[in-house]
Amino acid sequence: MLAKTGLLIISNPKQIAKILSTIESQVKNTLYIQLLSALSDPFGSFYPKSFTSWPKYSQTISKIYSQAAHHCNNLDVKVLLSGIKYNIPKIQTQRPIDLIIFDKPYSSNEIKTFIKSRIQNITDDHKIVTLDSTEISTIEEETNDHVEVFKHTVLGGTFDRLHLAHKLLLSEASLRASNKVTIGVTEENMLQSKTLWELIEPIATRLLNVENFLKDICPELEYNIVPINDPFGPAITDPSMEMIVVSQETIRGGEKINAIRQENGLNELKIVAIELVDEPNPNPIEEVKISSSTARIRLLGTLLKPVKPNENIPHLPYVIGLTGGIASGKSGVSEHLKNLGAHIINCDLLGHEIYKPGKPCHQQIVDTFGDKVVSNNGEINRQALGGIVFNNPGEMKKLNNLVWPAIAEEVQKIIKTCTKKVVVIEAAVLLTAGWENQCHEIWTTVIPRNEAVIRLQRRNGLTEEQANSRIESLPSNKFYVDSANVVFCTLWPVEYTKEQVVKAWGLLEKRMTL
Ligand SMILES: CC(=O)SCCNC(=O)CCNC(=O)[C@H](O)C(C)(C)COP(=O)(O)OP(=O)(O)OC[C@H]1O[C@@H](n2cnc3c(N)ncnc32)[C@H](O)[C@@H]1OP(=O)(O)O
Repeated sequence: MLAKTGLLIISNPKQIAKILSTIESQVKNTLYIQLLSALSDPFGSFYPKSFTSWPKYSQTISKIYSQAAHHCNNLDVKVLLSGIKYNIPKIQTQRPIDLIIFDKPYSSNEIKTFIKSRIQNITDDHKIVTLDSTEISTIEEETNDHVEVFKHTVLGGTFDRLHLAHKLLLSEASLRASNKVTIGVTEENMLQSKTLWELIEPIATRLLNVENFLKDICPELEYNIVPINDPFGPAITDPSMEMIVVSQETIRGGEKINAIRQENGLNELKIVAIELVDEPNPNPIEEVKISSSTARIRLLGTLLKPVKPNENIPHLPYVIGLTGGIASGKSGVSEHLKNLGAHIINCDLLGHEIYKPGKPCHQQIVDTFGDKVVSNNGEINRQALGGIVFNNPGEMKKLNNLVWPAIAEEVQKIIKTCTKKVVVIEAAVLLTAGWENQCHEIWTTVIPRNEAVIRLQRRNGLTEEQANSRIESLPSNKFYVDSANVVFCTLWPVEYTKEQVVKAWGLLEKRMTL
């Protein structure tokens, strides 16, 4: 059985790639890594502890995290810093260790003594693995540039779905700080230009994840973790700060902070730039560096919110409510779902059907909106009706009150006679109509607003202004995402939409057989 939490005691960081490549077959959730000197008495003490030598671990830690990116995709990897920086009696971890992995063989006596005297939080039934690493090496020395330590370091970011590159930045700030680290975490107002920003974790979660990580790797430092609503936060006002950690891409942000500090009569911060960590297998729509955007793209099609059983409707057919903003690509997603075996109910088309001449809604619409919405052939002129109702919430409400009950009735008739296992109700305003109580799950499509405007101009012949005001009259992407179990984004070439749908369908089939 896989261990939940492993602790890798590593004396030879040069072997890290080889070691990490085997770890996922042994550990399921969290892997702590404790660097140990490969000196003759490895268990005597952690090495080294003198003040100025901590930073020399910087490159080693960077290498470990970039190897973890290649080999430990599903593990929460944390390189512990306390044992590097301080003369701590025991290795402390927030999670109890149930597997200890040594990268070379030791006698059973040595191991017993080490575990008893050096590991604080360990399960009673922990297991031990020793690897046979033949090469012995010491920690690589850093250039002089990297050996300075500072009383107070600072960094900022969104820290969505804390990944290895975030961990590297946070580790550098902690490794180089002797007293305090300040971390600015962006608030929602700073997120909206980011890819799939609607999927970014709430700020409370991001703050907590940063805090938990830091308290796990180095609880001895003081952390000041604060929300920021501009790119600078306290970095332009706090005189005690001495160094800022940035990524290669955000060096200019660091320089801007220094320019403002200078204007404010404050000391310049030393700017330490961390190399970007490569994404091991990016596809063409993903970034080549490890990034939260890629993490969010990879969430598309997965179950983002647990499914609550719906006791109001029969278990089968399983009903998916597919909804989403205007021009967000619902019909394309429906088409893929149809090819995978779902029965699709397109409520726009049902809506058009129920006010055909002779149907009850036809007369009601004429009575409500007048002859101006009737074409010469007696059909309802949807363009004319749309012109009245879109942008006029009161008129839209009147139309909805007329047609929604009739559409809902048709939907129920179709579901009752459907022989397929999965039915998809495709409806733009499914949630506003309250039809989620007729569904087992809600799936949604999103598209960035500027793309929706382009689509509406191209497809519906609207002006930019008309497109914008149509979008504004409808719920936001965030509203749909917050209500959905599964999210798709149709921004990229169709094969990527299909990929998301195939993923969602595969996971749905698994859920349905549980
Ligand atoms: C609960 C539901 O979601 S049922 C499905 C939505 N239909 C309705 O609510 C019925 C009322 N709507 C209508 O009768 C027609 O849409 C009209 C007359 C307003 C406009 O007709 P048309 O010009 O032919 O446009 P069409 O029906 O294709 O709708 C245009 C877009 O507006 C959306 N839409 C339709 N009705 C509504 C509505 N009540 N509120 C918000 N959006 C709507 C459509 O889903 C479609 O979105 P898409 O571009 O992403 O595919």
